[in-house]
Amino acid sequence: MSLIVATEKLTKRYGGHAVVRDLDLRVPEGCVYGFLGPNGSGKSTTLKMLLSLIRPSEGEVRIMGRPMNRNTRRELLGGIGSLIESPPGYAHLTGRENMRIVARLLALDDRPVDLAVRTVRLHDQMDKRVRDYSLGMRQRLGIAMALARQPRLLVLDEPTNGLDPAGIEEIRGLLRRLTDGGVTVMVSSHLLGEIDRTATVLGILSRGRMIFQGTRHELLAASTPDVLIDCTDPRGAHEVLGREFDGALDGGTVRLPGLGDHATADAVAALVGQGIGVHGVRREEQSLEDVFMDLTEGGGL
Ligand SMILES: Nc1ncnc2c1ncn2[C@@H]1O[C@H](COP(=O)(O)OP(=O)(O)OP(=O)(O)O)[C@@H](O)[C@H]1O
Repeated sequence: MSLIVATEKLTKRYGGHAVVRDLDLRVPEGCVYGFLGPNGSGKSTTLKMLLSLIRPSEGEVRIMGRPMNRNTRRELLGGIGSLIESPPGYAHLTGRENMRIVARLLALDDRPVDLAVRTVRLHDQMDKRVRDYSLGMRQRLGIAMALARQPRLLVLDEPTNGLDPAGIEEIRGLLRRLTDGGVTVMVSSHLLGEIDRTATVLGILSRGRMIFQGTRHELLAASTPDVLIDCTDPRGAHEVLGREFDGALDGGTVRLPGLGDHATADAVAALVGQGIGVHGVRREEQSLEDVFMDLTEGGGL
């Protein structure tokens, strides 16, 4: 698997305080990489370091296997399109005029510019002034600007922020079309639900540290759902399991958090040993959202 972005111990400090710490990002080529974390967890700071907009305090960024440094920066950045702050573009100009400015700045032909506009499905809206665009259309124009140079990697910082459900769905579809066309997309969000179905790989940041990186399937597998025990005497069971297993009474069942298979068997044995009949032992169903909330201690939503 080739990595389009890899970082080694990437760190950024402001005034002695690390806002990004020892980050080892691994972004496989061809994926949609969902870069998730609560507000203030360090996503934008990381993306800015990848794009050389700010300098890392420590660590290294490698793009397409090559270290980013003074000698390689220009060439490597030529293969990356990005949308970092709020959507770019001159509001008093039309979409077409804005794209023409980008084409001139980058000395691009008409073809890639047309293709970029079609990819974001704005080709029917190009003669409108950007101030009359919806927020979603402005975001998409920003993405078209980033795509015009035909990048291998597209970096988008919170592209769904502030969009209505239709706008969010439009961006999701766009991300899928892009990866079908061979572009790797790295997209940040503080809301798992906005990108989880689109992202094939997830990186979750909390307080500047990567707390999970892998596929959605791996994320679900990494979590330990609560064990729920149904028994003949829930109160008695709570007394037996309360201290040692951190059990809590939840209606008529006893809930045991963070328990592995062996500990679960021990808990059941303890109940049976005390003469309490156990008639049901289940694991709670967990959604990706629950796992994300657990990992980020509820800070994500
Ligand atoms: N130039 C700066 N000087 C000092 N602190 C900064 C600077 N830029 C960012 N920070 C701090 O770094 C932390 C991470 O900010 P960052 O913008 O990277 O987070 P984020 O995950 O992108 O969140 P958000 O979605 O809110 O932008 C925050 O506490 C922020 O206040």
